[in-house]
Amino acid sequence: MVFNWFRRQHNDSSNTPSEKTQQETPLAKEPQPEPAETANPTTETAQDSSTDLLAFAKAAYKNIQQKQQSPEVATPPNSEIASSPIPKTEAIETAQPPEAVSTVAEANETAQSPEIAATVAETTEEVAEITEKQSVSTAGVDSVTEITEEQLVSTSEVESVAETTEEPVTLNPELIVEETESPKATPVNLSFLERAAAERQAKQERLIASAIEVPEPEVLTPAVASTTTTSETAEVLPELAFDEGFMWSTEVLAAQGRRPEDVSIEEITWLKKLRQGLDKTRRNILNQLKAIVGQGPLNQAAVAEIEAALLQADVGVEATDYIISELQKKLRAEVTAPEEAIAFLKEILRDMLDQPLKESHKSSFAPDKETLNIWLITGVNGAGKTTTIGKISHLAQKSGYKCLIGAADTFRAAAVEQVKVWGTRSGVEVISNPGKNTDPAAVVFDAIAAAQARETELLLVDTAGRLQNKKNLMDELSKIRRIIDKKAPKAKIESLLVLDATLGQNGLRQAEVFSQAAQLSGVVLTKLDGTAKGGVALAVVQQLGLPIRFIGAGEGIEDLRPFSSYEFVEALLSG
Ligand SMILES: Nc1nc2c(ncn2[C@@H]2O[C@H](COP(=O)(O)OP(=O)(O)OP(=O)(O)O)[C@@H](O)[C@H]2O)c(=O)[nH]1
Repeated sequence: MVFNWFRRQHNDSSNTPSEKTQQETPLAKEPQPEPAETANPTTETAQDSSTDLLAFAKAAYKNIQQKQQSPEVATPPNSEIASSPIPKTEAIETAQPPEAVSTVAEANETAQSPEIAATVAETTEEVAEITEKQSVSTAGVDSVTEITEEQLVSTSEVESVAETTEEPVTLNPELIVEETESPKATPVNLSFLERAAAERQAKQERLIASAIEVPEPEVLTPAVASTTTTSETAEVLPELAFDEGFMWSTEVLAAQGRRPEDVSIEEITWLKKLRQGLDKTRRNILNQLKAIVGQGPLNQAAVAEIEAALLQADVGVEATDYIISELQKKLRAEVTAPEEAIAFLKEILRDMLDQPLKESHKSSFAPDKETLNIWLITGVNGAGKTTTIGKISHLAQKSGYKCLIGAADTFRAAAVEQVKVWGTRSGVEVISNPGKNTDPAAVVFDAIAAAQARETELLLVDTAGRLQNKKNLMDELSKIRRIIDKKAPKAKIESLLVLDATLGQNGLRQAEVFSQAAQLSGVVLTKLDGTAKGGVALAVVQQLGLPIRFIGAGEGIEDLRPFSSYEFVEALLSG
């Protein structure tokens, strides 16, 4: 069964560990004893809990070890395969697997069909404009990309095309599809290295047998492809170590009701990275908080110190005021042990982070299966949009969703190339337009047509972060949004704003502008690794009223996960 990475923390319908989930697990107690603090437990309960935790961690560790040693998931002992460039011949073949050939044709039909174009054109001026542009561009002989039958090797579809025509197969130049290698069946009794070598050999033989010398179609072999590894070869298993970070990560997973056998190395690695990323923020807040809370009822001086700590972590004024007032309700009257006070603070923060979800009555952010989900990814230049798209497409691919990327950041030529690299890495097709100064709405139109033709479940749309001026940018986003609404009225649409956490409060101002143009439904917070402004997550939720959907804590393909308030708060406040 495929592991759904979008729901990885949801053993029930809640976004955070529900009481029910917590009751189901013997380790699910809040507050969880901190690993460091349980080293010398003084009570029986603490001892039991610590023993349980150790047993859980050991079982999880053993399980991961076994998985890593099994031949199916064994990785190459050296990086030869991972770092070897994809031969160009391979890139041609992988760009046109049998399915892609037929679906491209279908998509072209859909995009070019006069009937459909006419029907859609009636609905909106923009659509009419796009359809017109498509036909003008199609007439442009220079831009027509030809793919001869010889290049479409080893596909039954191609053989049937060859039977019916001697003419080259012509693709719609407006609709360019990048497809990466899909896994092929190989003998199971071979090692990973042997299988990879055998696959390469077989491909080369097929190519040699059927190839004649033809100019390489530019569209199918982006320059980057030759230096990019495939998702199959690039995946190197992270190192497994039974260290303090492992213990902490398994504790967090156990508290969410996970079983040892469900714990994967990717999750452990992610949690360790998240905690490490929030190190600076945590040190700032936690040390001060621990020194203050638990000393007795909060007095004026203590309140001021907590406020200062939260503001320095970029929690923002509004969110800080709220946290202080909630803390005071409990701590004003009582003398509370530091652990209990921190546990109470964790609860306040979790509630704040989950508030937008409660209001929207949405319990999960996973894309629906067998439905077209369109996620519009917006944000200013350099916030991490393209990287986020690459990472989400990787998650989607791993979780068994049919995914597609629309490269609608046509303002910056390099952006299209960049998104293609990510498409190659994650094994997801990219719909782009090779022309200069092309209309991004036209790319979105084509991408939706392609998605509908091939029953895509998740279409990720990259957008420009900068135009000549703010008004142009917002007009463009509004237009894209209108096209999506009209061309895919039944699709489940999410509009996500990518925010760079290192900008802290400054990033929030951008959000208001984007919110009007793109009807934002959530935020992706990137670059949480290494910033002391991790508290901005609370400001995002409090000030914008938007839920955080994903968080990024690194530049790698695995360094983004659906947001979990529980994990975030644990990483923020566990010392
Ligand atoms: N450290 C770190 N770097 C990140 C993260 N996400 C993205 N980046 C880096 O931020 C830089 C900008 O990312 P892009 O994805 O190109 O940003 P963009 O918003 O698409 O930018 P434009 O295409 O110029 O609009 C790149 O160097 C990324 O590697 C993250 O979570 N952590």
